[in-house]
Amino acid sequence: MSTQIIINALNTVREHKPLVLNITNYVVMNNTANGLLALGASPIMAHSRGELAEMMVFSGALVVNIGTLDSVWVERMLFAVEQANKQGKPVVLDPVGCGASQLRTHTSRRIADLADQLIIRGNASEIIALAGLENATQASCKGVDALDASETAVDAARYLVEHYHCNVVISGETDFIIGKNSEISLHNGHAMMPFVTGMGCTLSALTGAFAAVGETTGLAAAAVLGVAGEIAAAQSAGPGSLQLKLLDVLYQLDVDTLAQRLQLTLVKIAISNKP
Ligand SMILES: Nc1ncnc2c1ncn2[C@@H]1O[C@H](COP(=O)(O)OP(=O)(O)O)[C@@H](O)[C@H]1O
Ligand SMILES: Cc1ncsc1CCOP(=O)(O)O
Ligand SMILES: [Mg+2]
Repeated sequence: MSTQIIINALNTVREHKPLVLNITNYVVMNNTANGLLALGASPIMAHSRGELAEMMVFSGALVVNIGTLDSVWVERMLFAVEQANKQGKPVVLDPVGCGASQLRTHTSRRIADLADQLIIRGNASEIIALAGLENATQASCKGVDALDASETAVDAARYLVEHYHCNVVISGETDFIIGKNSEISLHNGHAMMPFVTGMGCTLSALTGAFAAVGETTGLAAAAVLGVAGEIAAAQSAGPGSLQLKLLDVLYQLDVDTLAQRLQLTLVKIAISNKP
């Protein structure tokens, strides 16, 4: 069932080429735009208050990535989320470095509070920090032993789902897709992927493409990036070639290969107690 949802979503993205509006960080603008194009979607990177309302009318989703935020950008991000709400469009929040500074943690919570239709995609330590769990002392920048998705991270994600009425993707060695009605784990990907900056940001951007065509759990993007990442890593001598090879694999990925390689576990499904 989940595999078919993923395949249908990928076919829909490639057919409809949704426009994804990204307010994102300077480090990853290029790789995330190229990741969206390789997937079959259409990126626009914009952050001027003077055009965000117009852009949101014809964009299918908004991706807000706080990687290189400042006070001016924060206000534009909040304005953009208001426009997405007005247009009934989904918002993907990538809380880069949440927990590493008060500014990032506070801004992530402001955005999460404001968005009507929200998917949060972060690594384990970002998700733990966003939820405010007391042991979230771990800075979530790369190279500071970012936590693997632990039970703590899954507990934090469950809190966020309840608190912000959203879906949450915890990325890492295992990806967890946590929603109100189901919890899924994905075991694809490759250990080389964290050595490419922007891999998580690319996942958030792809999540926006799938959300734009109605797949708003975050599952399809994590599945596609995980499978594409492991295929690309197998053909790469190191992170330099992986960053480029990933684009080729995203572009060429066929649904049969995706279905064959997918390592997905349905951890929990809430049986609705409504008659
Ligand atoms: N240790 C790992 N083993 C396998 N795949 C990984 C590993 N770490 C990350 N990935 C892959 O990279 C993707 C990006 O995740 P991550 O590195 O957690 O994002 P971020 O860059 O925001 O910290 C994951 O969804 C997964 O596919
Ligand atoms: C290194 C860095 N610094 C600010 S944003 C950024 C990129 C982070 O990208 P990702 O979280 O996908 O690794
Ligand atoms: Mg990240």
